[in-house]
Amino acid sequence: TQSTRPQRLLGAVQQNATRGDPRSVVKTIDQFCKHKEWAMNVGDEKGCILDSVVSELNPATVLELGTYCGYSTVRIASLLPPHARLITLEFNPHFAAVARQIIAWAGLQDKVLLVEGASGDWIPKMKEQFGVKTFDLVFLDHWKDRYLPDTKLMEECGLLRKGSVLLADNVVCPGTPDYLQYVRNSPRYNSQYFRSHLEYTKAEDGLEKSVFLG
Ligand SMILES: O=C(NCCCCc1cc2cnccc2s1)c1cc(-c2ccc(F)cc2)cc(O)c1O
Ligand SMILES: [Mg+2]
Repeated sequence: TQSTRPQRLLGAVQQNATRGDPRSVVKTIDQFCKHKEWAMNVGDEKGCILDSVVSELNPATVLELGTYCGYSTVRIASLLPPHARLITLEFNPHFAAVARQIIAWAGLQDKVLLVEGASGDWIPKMKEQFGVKTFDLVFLDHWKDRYLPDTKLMEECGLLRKGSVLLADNVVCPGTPDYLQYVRNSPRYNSQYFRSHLEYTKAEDGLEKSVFLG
């Protein structure tokens, strides 16, 4: 059977990246996507902004919505302190299977819990299923029309505390207009736009960092 793009990306990692070395996994994926096939990883330019937000925050509990092949999962998890945990949700079982192998190749499987399913189903179950109190950081990178409803759902489920940070990918391309309008106009958030480019292209895109004020 024909291989899929995620499978070809996994093959590149297994052939070129060093086991247990997250930086080499990240570099291999970026090389693959620049020179072989585009893929919807956050990429290196926005990835550096992601890295700086994670490093500054030093979060203990992180939620990622949208794993895909695990590129941003590896970037985030490689920066977490020893006992910190990252829960990442992926809807597509095939993407999840590839991501598990890429996260394991990077040696980060002990810091990462990959959960398969839809955000709207799992967010209300986070506390009871995984013993989560609140998230210090949420990276939104899933269906663009789910950023706003899922943010409201996290508020309602008491998963955000004063100082929790939401970092949203693709707020320009493909775009999340209703989410942007909400976080930029709500008195409950301090929001900041980090201008960048769509991964591996010259098109404009950016990350929106929004601090929940409680
Ligand atoms: O769709 C994108 N990402 C979402 C995949 C959604 C799957 C999931 C839904 C879901 C629901 N619940 C839990 C987990 C999950 S995972 C995406 C698309 C582009 C793009 C594509 C074409 C283009 F021309 C220009 C940009 C760039 C990006 O950086 C992206 O992130
Ligand atoms: Mg994205």
